[in-house]
Amino acid sequence: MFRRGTFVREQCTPVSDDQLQPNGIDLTVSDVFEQMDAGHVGRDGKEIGDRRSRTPQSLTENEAPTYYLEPGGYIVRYGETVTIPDGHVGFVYPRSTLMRNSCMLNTAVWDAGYEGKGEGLLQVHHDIELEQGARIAQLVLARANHEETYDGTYQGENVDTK
Ligand SMILES: O=c1ccn([C@H]2C[C@H](O)[C@@H](COP(=O)(O)OP(=O)(O)OP(=O)(O)O)O2)c(=O)[nH]1
Repeated sequence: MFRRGTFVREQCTPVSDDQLQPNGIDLTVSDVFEQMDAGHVGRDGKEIGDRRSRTPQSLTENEAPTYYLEPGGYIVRYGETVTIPDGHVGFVYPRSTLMRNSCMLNTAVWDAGYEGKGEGLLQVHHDIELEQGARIAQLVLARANHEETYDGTYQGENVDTK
């Protein structure tokens, strides 16, 4: 069973009232990266290929820093530190407005015990403008049985940033 938004809120920081949804919490875009080099997924090890940070732009004096993205695949980093509590599993879905604008977020499983500012794959099928800090995704939590908790290489990632 999926938990209510107010429960999910307790597992995320920082969050404001406008991020609270009935069934989850909206996550914001903090950083956008373009992958430059090949990564490696081996039978034992793994490696993330080199990336280049996209710089948000303000085209007018009053405009908030905005990512102007052309079609392609991007890695986005969310602005909230998320903790997946024991007895739960997390899933992230795109905000529907993103999808209705021909963009999609692909995400993997968020394990019990994970803590960090996670990342997702943003597919851009038509030019889009994303303000840095805008809500682009929604985290939901479901109750789940598990033996152990997450203790992998991404544990604690990006928690000291911003
Ligand atoms: O879309 C996602 C899905 C998961 N995570 C976080 C939470 C999850 O607990 C962690 C590790 O995910 P996973 O176990 O799938 O990664 P892995 O490639 O198997 O790494 P490891 O070997 O550390 O388990 O990354 C994200 O940031 N984005």
